[in-house]
Amino acid sequence: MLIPKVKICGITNYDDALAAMEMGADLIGFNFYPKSPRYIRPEEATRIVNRLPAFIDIAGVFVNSTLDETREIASQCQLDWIQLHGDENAEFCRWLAYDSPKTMKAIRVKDSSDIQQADGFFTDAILFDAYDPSKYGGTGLTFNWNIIGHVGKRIFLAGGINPDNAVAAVELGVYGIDVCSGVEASPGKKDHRKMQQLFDNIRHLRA
Ligand SMILES: O=C(O)c1ccccc1NCC(=O)[C@H](O)[C@H](O)COP(=O)(O)O
Repeated sequence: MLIPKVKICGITNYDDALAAMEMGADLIGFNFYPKSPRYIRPEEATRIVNRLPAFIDIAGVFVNSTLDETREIASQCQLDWIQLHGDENAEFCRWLAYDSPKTMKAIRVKDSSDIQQADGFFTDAILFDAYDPSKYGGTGLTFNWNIIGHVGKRIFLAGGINPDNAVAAVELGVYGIDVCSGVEASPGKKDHRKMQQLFDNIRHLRA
């Protein structure tokens, strides 16, 4: 089994970023969607990135931003990954993939027909998240992971992953897991004990 990557999303401050990295995160995510309770200004994200050792990938979460805005923030914040978490279509993703860092398209899953959508996106990875009619992400909701089946792409699994269900998530054999509210004290502030617990619980599967 491939060693699964762990992405800790919704980082808003340096302490949480450093803790996530030291505990074993492969990626941290900054949220550039202004309506998110985890929104961070690009200038602040840049300050955090510049203080971090360069051993971690940085992802930026975008919801229906323009191409220009997405590219500008990606460059300013030295993003390794652009995570498109809104209603971006395949063409938009292709334009970005052409001259940008790695791209990841989020698909919010209601049923197995949503899983099949993954084929239509030419991105470096697909992120499957839970569907909520009123929110784009960070909901803490899970979906039925059994419907994922085989997808011939790198898959990040997201949606309600926490220290208790992280082992089951990793055992699905996905490329990575993406965790946000399940390791928070409050929106935008990580609970370091929960985060450590999550990494401890899956350590044997990443050795
Ligand atoms: O976290 C948010 O507030 C958010 C808002 C709008 C779009 C995306 C958002 N988060 C993106 C993520 O990558 C989250 O990690 C993912 O949705 C899983 O969240 P959770 O269920 O809380 O673990």
